[in-house]
Amino acid sequence: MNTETPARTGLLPQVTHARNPGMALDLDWVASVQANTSAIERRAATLPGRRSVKKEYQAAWLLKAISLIDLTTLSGDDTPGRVQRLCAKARQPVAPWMLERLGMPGLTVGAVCVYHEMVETAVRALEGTSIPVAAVSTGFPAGLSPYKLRIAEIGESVRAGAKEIDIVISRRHVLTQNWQALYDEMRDMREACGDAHVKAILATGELGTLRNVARASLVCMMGGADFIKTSTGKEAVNATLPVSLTMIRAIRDYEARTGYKVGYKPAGGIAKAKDALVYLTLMKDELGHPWLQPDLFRFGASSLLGDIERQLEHHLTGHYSAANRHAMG
Ligand SMILES: O=C[C@H](O)COP(=O)(O)O
Repeated sequence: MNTETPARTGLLPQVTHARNPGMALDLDWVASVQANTSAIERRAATLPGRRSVKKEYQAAWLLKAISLIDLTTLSGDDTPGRVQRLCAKARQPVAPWMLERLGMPGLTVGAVCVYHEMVETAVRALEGTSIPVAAVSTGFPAGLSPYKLRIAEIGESVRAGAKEIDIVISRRHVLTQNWQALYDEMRDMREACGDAHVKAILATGELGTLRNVARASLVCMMGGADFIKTSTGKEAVNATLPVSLTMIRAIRDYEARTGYKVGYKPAGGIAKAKDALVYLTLMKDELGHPWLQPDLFRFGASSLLGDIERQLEHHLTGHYSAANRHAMG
């Protein structure tokens, strides 16, 4: 099922997994899904306290984290200039001298993530690289514009050059337990994406319970999602460890039943290098090494890269530069 492809980041041989084709909606399976909230919360609470990565390996793990970032700008005041600067950062995520010292020249982020209107600018700015552009489409972030327009927006983003589409699901389908409607929506959106990979944003902070999160995760995977993603970054609560455990376990169950690996993208509020290391350890522990590759794991983050760069500088020089001390406040 797996095919080796040349390394994109140079970190590890990259493996491209077979895409999830989805399956018929299995309502009995959905109904049987439970989530033991207190057990999940107890386990999640232990994660940040553990020394997730040995000190001598931290730089390597931080480089790995860089290769997994969907470097994001999703602001109402985005301009072509801002997107071009973001793309320059995506091409060269940290200072060249650091990458030379760490033996990783040529390292890039996983993707750049922008609103539809910025896709063409990003595609042009990334020409000559293999960094894909991800577009948030389908009436991001609320997903409440007319259905036809949401589907059409996907097509527009694909035509503009997006290779990945981050769709938002209709939260009301989850809140009313209308799994058929959620499944149909996911199916339609997946079809509209064509060859572009589709990430389903659940907006977990608006789904009420972890059981809803688990069930929505499963239905989106049945509908053919290539990735499930926690949040838009605009909800009051975005990526959390309990939600992540819940979604990761749904991915594990789906793989056990179907043989297909679905990717995971925590997004929103992940801004510290140490948090990124906790997530990577979680992925390795719960799902194993395949989920430490860009085709199965991404961080959706606008400011994580800055903190990773500061920590790498500290690792290499023993101190923070004046500019970085200023940035840390
Ligand atoms: O999908 C990505 C998120 O919108 C980024 O959120 P953030 O700005 O909190 O890192």
